[in-house]
Amino acid sequence: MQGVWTPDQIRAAEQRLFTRTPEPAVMRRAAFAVAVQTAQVLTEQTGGVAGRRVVLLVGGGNNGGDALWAGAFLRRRGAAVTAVLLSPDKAHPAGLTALRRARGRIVEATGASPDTAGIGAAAADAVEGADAVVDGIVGLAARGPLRPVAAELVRRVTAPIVAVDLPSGVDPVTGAVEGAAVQAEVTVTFGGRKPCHVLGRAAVRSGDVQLVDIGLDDDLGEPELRVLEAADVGERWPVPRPEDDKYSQGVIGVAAGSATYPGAAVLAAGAAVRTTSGMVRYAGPAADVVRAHWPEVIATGSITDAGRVQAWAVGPGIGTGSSGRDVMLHVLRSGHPVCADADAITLLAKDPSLWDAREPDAPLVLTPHAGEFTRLSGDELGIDRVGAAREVAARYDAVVLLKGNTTVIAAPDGRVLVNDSHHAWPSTAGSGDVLTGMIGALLASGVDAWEACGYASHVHSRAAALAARGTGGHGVGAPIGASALLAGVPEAIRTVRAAALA
Ligand SMILES: NC(=O)C1=CN([C@@H]2O[C@H](COP(=O)(O)OP(=O)(O)OC[C@H]3O[C@@H](n4cnc5c(N)ncnc54)[C@H](O)[C@@H]3O)[C@@H](O)[C@H]2O)[C@@H](O)CC1
Ligand SMILES: Nc1ncnc2c1ncn2[C@@H]1O[C@H](COP(=O)(O)OP(=O)(O)O)[C@@H](O)[C@H]1O
Ligand SMILES: [K+]
Repeated sequence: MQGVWTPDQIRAAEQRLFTRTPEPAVMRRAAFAVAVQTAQVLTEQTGGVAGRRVVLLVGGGNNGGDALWAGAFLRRRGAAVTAVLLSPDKAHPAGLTALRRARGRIVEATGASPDTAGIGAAAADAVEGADAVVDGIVGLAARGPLRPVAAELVRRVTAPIVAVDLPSGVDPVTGAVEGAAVQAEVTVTFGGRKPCHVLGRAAVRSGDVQLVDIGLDDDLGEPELRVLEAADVGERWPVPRPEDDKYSQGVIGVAAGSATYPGAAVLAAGAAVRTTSGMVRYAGPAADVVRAHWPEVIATGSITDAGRVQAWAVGPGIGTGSSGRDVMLHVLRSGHPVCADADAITLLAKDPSLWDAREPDAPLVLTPHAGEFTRLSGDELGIDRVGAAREVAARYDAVVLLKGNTTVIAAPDGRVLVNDSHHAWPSTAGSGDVLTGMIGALLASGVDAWEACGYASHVHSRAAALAARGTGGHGVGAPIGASALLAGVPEAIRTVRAAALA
């Protein structure tokens, strides 16, 4: 599991670190890592470091200081280094001295012979001719998009960019990208990942995130967000043990679909079949269709005949009328863990009396997309998706899984898991029905509700990527439907289990 800390948490931890290790030493350690990473990018791109042209984009804070020190290290390896100063009066003095001593070149962004965009001739030539660029424009103190001169310089870069701490122009806390921002090849960050490395469009702008240890670990405290790695998921994914039988692995009940929408039932029940080896029961008007697709599912027409289960997955395609309401009453009164999706969420939002049917100790998972989330919360979803999910989770005492390109999973006690899929292949009709069946099956097998959402979400996006990629190799993909995603689930589970065993 990876931790993610806010800039405030990182700064507080740094202050404690500086009582043991002087700040300049910490900065040099950070800058050395930036230099190593830049050298690697140069070698990959051009076959070497000596004689290659590196440009440092240097803002007025310590982020620029890191870039200047990194430039001094790169000079020692024979690179030709030019620092372009965006705020010459505020550029980090010790960093400037180090680069000057190393015989690096220093120019001002808006220096002599400016062009029509106000960029000095020397800065323009350097940026346009660079083999690699180090982005030290702004770091933890970033607010808002790149200012115009920085934006113009970044626009002219064609070389790969190594971002110091974070890609300049993104919001470090929310991950929002509201204007010009750097697109990094690699981001070298220090002490701990920040929210922008894992949230929304900023995660994409960060490129490959390399975390450098600067000795903060013991000072960081509880992370703001957590990200599951493949091995975390594989380690906990339920598989049958020698002593197991079909009941001991958990019986899941699926209440989904209708005569009009039988597909939701087929997808949710199928996802449950592919998630665990436990038993899957289905109850609802699509029983015949479900049976035809999944002979292993015990299907009945009515929820009152469903038989015993250990958890319910409810909602996709059940409708928001009285029969849907009856289904909700039944599952909420059962006292078993419930994963409520789609129409189940709409029903809960529009009929508060349904909450009274809930057994207080039974875990409840809500899996809204943005529209369903708005119905639940009563407010439009803004940029701060983490804060919003946390608030609704606490309000309803439920685990809230907020869907999207970055999935945010908030527990009622404030813990948050983030799953950034790094692609958008799951964005297809019916893929949410698959997720619901997966979460329900994990709940039935006894996995904690917050963790179940994290594991299911991770495997769900992995399954989509595997299905979309086909045999074409990494990055090549073709659009998929939810059935193909569902077919990718077993292979996705195999890959996370392999990571856990490695
Ligand atoms: N605290 C430390 O000593 C350490 C800090 N480190 C580096 O220091 C950075 C933080 O340094 P600072 O606190 O000096 O702040 P920054 O370097 O992040 O910000 C510098 C200045 O940029 C301005 N600014 C904010 N948004 C801007 C925008 N959109 N466009 C242009 N300018 C903008 C801010 O007003 C601020 O004064 C970290 O990101 C990291 O790179 C590392 O060297 C590790 C040790
Ligand atoms: N742009 C995207 N990138 C990655 N995943 C996405 C994207 N859009 C949606 N998803 C995921 O796809 C699923 C869609 O679920 P949902 O909106 O309920 O669709 P449906 O009701 O059609 O099944 C969710 O798991 C969601 O997180
Ligand atoms: K930066």
